[in-house]
Amino acid sequence: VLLHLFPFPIAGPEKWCDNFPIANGPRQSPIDIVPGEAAFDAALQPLTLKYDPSTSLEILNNGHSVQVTFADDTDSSTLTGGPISGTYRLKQFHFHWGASDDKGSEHTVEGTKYPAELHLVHWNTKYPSFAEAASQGDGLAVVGVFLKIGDENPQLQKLLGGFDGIKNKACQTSFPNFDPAILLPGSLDFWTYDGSLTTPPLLESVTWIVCKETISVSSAQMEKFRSLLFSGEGEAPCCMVDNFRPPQPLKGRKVRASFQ
Ligand SMILES: OSc1ccc(O)cc1O
Ligand SMILES: [Zn+2]
Repeated sequence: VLLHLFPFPIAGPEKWCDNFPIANGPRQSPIDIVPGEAAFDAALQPLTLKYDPSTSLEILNNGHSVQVTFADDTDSSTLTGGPISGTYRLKQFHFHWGASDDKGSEHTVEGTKYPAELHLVHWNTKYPSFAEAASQGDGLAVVGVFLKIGDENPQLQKLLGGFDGIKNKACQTSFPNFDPAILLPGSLDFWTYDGSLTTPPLLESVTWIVCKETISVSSAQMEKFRSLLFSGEGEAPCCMVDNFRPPQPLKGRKVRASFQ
């Protein structure tokens, strides 16, 4: 009962292997991306992201991030091209961020940490559902976008406006007509490698597509992310910050680049 009253953040990444041994698996994420070691692959197609704003459903505080979920019963919002074959449907996007501007991203670039990272999660329509796809090696494709401190990002403002009312864990509100394409950088040049979910169950089913170009976020906008809580209503408030997993061993994997 006491633990309930003083909810310490759930066990951190160092403990995940106790319940999820795949945490020490051969294709874990995130990783440190070293551009000089990424091989340009001319066979990589351009990324094609076709998003229909009418598929956005709601914004949710799920206790470890803020997430916007999408209707995925049709091919209205899809990812094709890039390193993948076939069609992947957008299921949700969420973020990872730090307690201060010097950390927060999951992937790093030659050790550089960004204050936040956006993940757009898509599942392979060769499988009947997201849940089924999440257990397959080619089941998911996640587009990662780094947020870099700079000018206020007006596109992000619309999303941050949705944070009111979902301060606590398990809160959600309807969030219609949001076009995630407004969060994408101008260039869709990317690095790609085979990896995993970065939160338990850490399934090794993700083709990662990490954009080279960042989008901007102001320090004030970062404070809005940090105003969310891990804790539920009526619990001792626990700021939602540092919800990122650190880089994991590459274990012989090759990172490819879509650009020279
Ligand atoms: O953090 S990456 C990630 C990808 C897919 C998902 O369903 C959950 C995740 O946390
Ligand atoms: Zn994520």
